[in-house]
Order: sequence, then C-alpha cells, then structure tokens
Amino acid sequence: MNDDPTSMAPALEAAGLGRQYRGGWALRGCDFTVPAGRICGVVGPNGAGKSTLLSLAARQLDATEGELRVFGEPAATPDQRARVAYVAQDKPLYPGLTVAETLRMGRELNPTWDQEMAQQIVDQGELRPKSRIGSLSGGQRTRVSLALALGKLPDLLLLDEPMADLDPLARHQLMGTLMSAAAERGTSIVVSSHILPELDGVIDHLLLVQGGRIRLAGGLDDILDGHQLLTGPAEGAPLPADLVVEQRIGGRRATTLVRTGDPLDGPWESERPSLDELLLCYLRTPDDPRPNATRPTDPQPDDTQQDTTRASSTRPSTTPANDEKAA
Ligand SMILES: Nc1ncnc2c1ncn2[C@@H]1O[C@H](COP(=O)(O)OP(=O)(O)OP(=O)(O)O)[C@@H](O)[C@H]1O
Repeated sequence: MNDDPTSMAPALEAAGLGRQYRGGWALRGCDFTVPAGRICGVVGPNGAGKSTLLSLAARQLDATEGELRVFGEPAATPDQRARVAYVAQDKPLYPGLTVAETLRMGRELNPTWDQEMAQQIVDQGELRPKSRIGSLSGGQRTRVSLALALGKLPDLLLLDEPMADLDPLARHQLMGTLMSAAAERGTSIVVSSHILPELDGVIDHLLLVQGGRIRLAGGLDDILDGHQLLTGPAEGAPLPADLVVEQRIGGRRATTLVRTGDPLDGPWESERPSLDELLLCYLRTPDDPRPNATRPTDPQPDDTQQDTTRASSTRPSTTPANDEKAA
C-alpha cells in the first residue's frame, strides 16, 4: 500500500510543457497538477494532444520545452520506471508470446508483481494461457495489457483509451478492477477516454485538452462548482461574454454554460452542470472566443511569453489548478 497520497509529491506536475513534432506543436504552454492518489480523466477531441501528454508522462517522449515532473522527478529514473505503468493506445505486446509467457515476462521484469491480480484479469476474459498474443482480438489484447500494467502494482497508471475496444461487460468489469486497485493501494490513475459516460462517477480530477492546450484542469467538484448551466428566455439580460462557454438557443429559450459559480443577476434558472454537459459544451466550442486564445501551431512572434499568457487565459478563472498550485 502506498503512503498517504496527500503527503506525496504530485503524480504529475507540468510547467510550460510543450512537445513539437515535425508537423508542428502537438502540445504547448501546458501548466497543470495532478495530485497523487487522484483518478484523472484526460478528455479532448481527436488530435488534441492526449496521447502525446500520456507518452510524455510515461517518458516515451521528451518534452520540447518546459517540464513534466512525475512524483517530483523531472526526468526518468529507474525507481520511477518501476512505479509507473503505461498502457499505450496501440497496446504493444509481443505477438509471438503466449498469454502465460507474457505474464511470466511481467513477473520476471518487474521488481514488484502481483501474479494473482494479473491472472485474475486474464481469467475473467476466459483467455487460454497457451493462446498466442498475435491470435487474440483487440479487446483480448487490451485485457492482457491491463493485466501486465496492474500486475506491476504501479503507483501511477497511465491508460490511453483503455476501454475503446472492450465490450460493455468487459469494460464494466475492468473499470471495477481498476477502481478497487486505486482504492486499496492509493494508485494514481490518469486515463484518456472518448467515452464520456465511462468517466462519470469514476474520475475525481479532470484535464480537458483542446488544440494542444489545457483548457480545464483541476479537481472535478471544483470545476463543476465553478460553472453553471443557465436556462431562461433567449432575450434575457446579456451575460458577460468572457463568462460564456457556450449558448444554445431553441425557440425562445436559451441554455448557457457560464464559467462562474457565483450568482448572476437575470431571469435564469441555474443548475450545476453534469460532467457530460460541461464537456460537451467545451468540446462544441473549440475556438475560445476570448482574446489571446490560439492554437499552439499558430505562428508566434514572441513564443514563450505569449504562450504562457494564452495558456492561463484559456483556463477559466475558477479553475482549481491555480488554487492547488497556490495551496
Ligand atoms: N509521431 C508523430 N509525428 C508527427 N505528428 C504527430 C505524431 N504523433 C502525434 N502527432 C500529431 O500531434 C497532434 C496530437 O496528437 P495526439 O495523438 O497526441 O492526439 P490525441 O488527442 O491522442 O488524439 P486521438 O484522440 O485521435 O488519439 C496531432 O495533430 C497529431 O497529428
């Protein structure tokens, strides 16, 4: 079992983090903290930079600028490699090995290993020990990858779209296994997903990545408390433009997501958005209307200076990422 997660260095801490590929910047000006012991959802549209972020955390990629600390360490160390498990989107495994040989490899290569846990995950999927990895379906390979990752008893588990090719029952089962591992051992989990309902009720921390920027970062309750869904007449009192995330008008009614939890004067009914509603509103408005909100690939005359300003300007003033850093 891990030490009290709240006394540990953050699982992830990014400062001015950027990664450039040949085609341009995939991530830029990213500042966020994921405290240890959290289950953090990484959400964003295709090409937003989620896999790049997870690869940087797994030390499979180097940052082009800025840094990403993992449990306080700015670069990979052997100790850290042992503490972090990563399930990449393409689930790389050796196709010529059998399921049993793959688990044996996990046992032999990792200083800590829970054979019972790994075996249980494989058995739940009714995988035959002698089946070759190359003969398994996509979902079955995912199951073996998760068995390897959880068997390692990591302190930080990085999962890139882990559930995409699993059937609903397998998804439910494996999500349960992940959650009990997190609860029993205080494992920090950072999981990217397109399947928004899969994250609801599971995550307690959120990173919304959009166009290579961190658009929202912080504790989930703080983020939801820092927003309101307002419903009222379309011709109601105007709202301050910098607070409006998205407004939809149907007939004479308007539904508006605003980035403040403070009461606003006007003829509206106010409610706290659900995670789904919040994410969909942000995902439907990729272009932030506020000044200085630009994509990381835009040409910049004075790169670093402007990007730092933009990164913070694309984060709502209520975002708890800042509060956590200040705490
Ligand atoms: N190896 C690479 N070489 C060049 N460009 C890359 C490479 N990997 C990613 N990119 C680019 O970086 C950007 C972010 O890609 P990334 O895979 O991190 O996004 P993502 O949010 O994980 O997307 P998806 O949800 O589709 O998996 C994209 O524009 C992508 O084309």
